[in-house]
Amino acid sequence: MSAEQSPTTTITFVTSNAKKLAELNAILRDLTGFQPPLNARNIDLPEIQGDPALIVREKCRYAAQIVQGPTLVEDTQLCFHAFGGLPGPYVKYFLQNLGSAGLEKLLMAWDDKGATAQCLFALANDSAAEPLVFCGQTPGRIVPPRGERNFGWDPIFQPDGSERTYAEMSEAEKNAISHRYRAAAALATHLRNTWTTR
Ligand SMILES: O=P(O)(O)OP(=O)(O)OP(=O)(O)OC[C@H]1O[C@@H](n2cnc3c(O)ncnc32)[C@H](O)[C@@H]1O
Ligand SMILES: [Mg+2]
Repeated sequence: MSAEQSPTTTITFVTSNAKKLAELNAILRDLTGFQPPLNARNIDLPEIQGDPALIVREKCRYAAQIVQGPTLVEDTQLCFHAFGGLPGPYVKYFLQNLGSAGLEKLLMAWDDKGATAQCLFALANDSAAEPLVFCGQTPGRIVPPRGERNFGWDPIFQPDGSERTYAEMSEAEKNAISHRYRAAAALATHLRNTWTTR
């Protein structure tokens, strides 16, 4: 890459989740062809209740006050169609208390096992700016746990069109179709002016 093409804007990605960071770095490397200039900060940010876009925007405003510069945050939801979208943004607390096997059992009495995996990034240049939101969704269904890869609810989420759960896929396979990939692709399109993309 020539000096002209080098990305200059460093963005601080604030997350308490090392697996999110690893996936985002890999996805952005694939999308842009270079090591993304992401500076990671491990902070567990407060999360308000409500609409996912509102949650991620408020997370971003809070993070930007700490970072005092270009700030990126992410919030992920797992939405059961039979439950009107719940647990949605609250999936972390369901997972902590029930595990992914217990989460799958919640749907036992329901015929509709459909679910949507959703990822929202929020980006702001500083704490005064209105955060921009980038969304990605992957439709699928909830199945009894299968697979070795150990990331959250990956063992119980089987994307539509696949015979395998996220946890049975290689990192590259998941990153080619995931909710996070789709949201990161929208983010990378926006960053094209500051980060040269292929
Ligand atoms: O600090 P932040 O970025 O908020 O990280 P977090 O782990 O608290 O993440 P969320 O608030 O977005 O909660 C989402 C929950 O879903 C899990 N999760 C996130 N992305 C996932 C993915 O791609 N596959 C499986 N589980 C995922 C994650 O471990 C959490 O339990
Ligand atoms: Mg969180």
